[in-house]
Parts: sequence; structure tokens; C-alpha cells
Amino acid sequence: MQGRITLTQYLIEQQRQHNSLPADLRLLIEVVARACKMISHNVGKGALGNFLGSAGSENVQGEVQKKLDVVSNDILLEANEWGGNLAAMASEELEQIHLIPHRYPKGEYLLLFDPLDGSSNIDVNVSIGTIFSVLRHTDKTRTPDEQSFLQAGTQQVAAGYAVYGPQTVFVLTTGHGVHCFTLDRELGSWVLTQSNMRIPHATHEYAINASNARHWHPPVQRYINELLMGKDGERKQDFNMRWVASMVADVHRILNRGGIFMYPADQRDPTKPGRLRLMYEANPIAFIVEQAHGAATNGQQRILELMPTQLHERVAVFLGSKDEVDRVTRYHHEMG
Ligand SMILES: O=P(O)(O)OC[C@H]1O[C@](O)(COP(=O)(O)O)[C@@H](O)[C@@H]1O
Ligand SMILES: [Mg+2]
Ligand SMILES: [Mg+2]
Repeated sequence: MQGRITLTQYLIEQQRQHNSLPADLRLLIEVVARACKMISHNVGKGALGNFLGSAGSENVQGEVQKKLDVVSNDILLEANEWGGNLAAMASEELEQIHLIPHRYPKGEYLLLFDPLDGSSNIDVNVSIGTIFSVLRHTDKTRTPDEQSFLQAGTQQVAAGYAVYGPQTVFVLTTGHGVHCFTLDRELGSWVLTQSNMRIPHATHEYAINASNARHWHPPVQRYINELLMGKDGERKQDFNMRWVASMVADVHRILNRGGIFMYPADQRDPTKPGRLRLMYEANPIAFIVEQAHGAATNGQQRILELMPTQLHERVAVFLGSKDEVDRVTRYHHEMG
């Protein structure tokens, strides 16, 4: 392919080359990308569209929903009711799964999403995003339920995210590398701008919310203390820290120049290991990171191999440049 390649052209080419991207999965991805375009439009309007501030409601995690959390969720639900070959959807903003009334149980796929990632950044005009994951609906003899969604991340057939920042980008994997499309705002099309993104194995940059330091478990304390000691410690080099507080934006930086992102479990509530949700935050990002030659663990094992037990379960996350993820994972193994 030469010249300007759109998302549609790229997906058709994938279908031709790998023969592994069925037409209905291509349609599903295009519908999600179109929904992200609409979300981007609303994010860009901000106060002009009355999109800032709280919606006055709480989601299943007990978090106050922002207006854009609700709007983005509605856009994704509505767009996907009629596009793709879906049996059901699940969202950070919905307690229960959302069945597709005219289609289940026959639909081929299950779609999960975090409609708006980085909610605390909405009102202050800092990059936010959308994360999605696609699984197969395996047992078509029965109406999908929560159990149908509880599959390991290795079963994902596609995953991606959008970042609504200075540029709007859509980053996608279908298991053949990671590719980035930039929204041409004048033409309204997604244009391929980076192919086969690679995360360097070595890095001098890390991301963690250090205000939780006193609660961290010993392996995380040990790892971060070494980074903080820089040249004067056993790592013998200085490290830089970045924390956007939107995982998508932190991950996008890591895909572009390396780094490690951490949201560890800590000593507070053992029923809440970390802050991030396994099925629609950690799994899709872990799939992307591994496809970009990085690593993603919960400190003990590959995130993608974890068997979920609940739709909204949380998981500790260490992901990005392989050398650093391997090191902090080793500290967890060594220190029990
Ligand atoms: O408030 P903290 O501790 O900085 O946490 C920020 C983290 O929480 C999240 O915003 C959670 O996502 P939501 O906004 O979808 O709840 C991540 O994107 C981000 O990395
Ligand atoms: Mg999120
Ligand atoms: Mg969210």
C-alpha cells in the first residue's frame, strides 16, 4: 500500500494479507472508530456543548460519573447496536452487560469498553481517551451473560484505544502488530500514521502515582526506591517520572518512546488490587503492549493469562518496556 492509507483501506488490506480479519470484525472496528470520532467531537466542544462537569450519578465502582463518561458510553452503545456482529457489550459505566436485542444469541463478538479513560482530566483539558476489547461469543446456543465475557485476555481478537489530545489518534491491534491512525479533522477520516509500533526494551522513564507510596507492598517500594536513587544507587543511572493520570495517554507515550506504567495493588483494601479494571482497561492495553514487544504483568504473571472472575474486577498493572517490567516482576517473585 502506498500514499495516504485510511483505516478502512488498512483493514481491507489486513483481510487480504492475513485472511484472519473477517468482514464482520472489520465492520465492528470501523463502527468503534466512528464512535470515537463522535466522542472526540464532543470532547473538543467542552464547555461550549455543556459537556464538562459531573453527571450527578455514580457508576458500579462507586465513582462519580462525569457528563462525558455518560455521553461517551451512550455513543458507543448506540453505534454498536447496529454495527458489527455483536451479541453483547459491557462497559465500565454499566453494572450489567448490555444485550443486543435484535441479535443475541447469534452474534459472533462481545465488545467491552472504558468509554472515557482519565475522567479526572476532562474538566482541565488534559488528554483523555477510550479503550476497547473484542472477544468471541463462543457458546451461541445460549443468551450471553456475564460468564460469556469471563475469558482470559489471550482470547481477545482485537483491542485498541483512542486518545483525545492535541491530536486525536486511534491505536489498534488485531494480533498483527500495533498501528496508529490520526484523525484528519477536516476530512473526518482516520489516516495511518505509524505502523508496527515498538516499545524499546530499555527505558529511563517511569509512571506511578507516588502519592500512594506509603501503602505500597515491599517489592514496589524496593523498585521505586532504586529508581529514585538514580546514579547514586544500584541502577547507576537517573530516571525521569511522568504521570498524566489518563492511562491511555501514559501508554501512548510509552508506545512512542518507552517507559514503564504502574498501578500496583497496595496494603489498603485487599478486595481492590490496584485501581484499573482487568477486562476493559488492563487486558486491551496489555494486548497492545505485548504486540508492540513490551510486557504486561500484575507483578506475578502475564495479565493476558489471568482468568477473570468478575466483569468489573480490578488488577495490579506493570506494563511497558520489557526490561523494567521483568525487573519489578522478579522483585515480586523474590520477595513473595
Ligand atoms: O487518580 P489517579 O490515582 O492518578 O489514577 C489515575 C488512573 O485512573 C484512571 O483515570 C482510571 O480510569 P477512569 O477514568 O476510566 O476511571 C486511569 O486512566 C489513570 O491512570
Ligand atoms: Mg479508565
Ligand atoms: Mg472510564
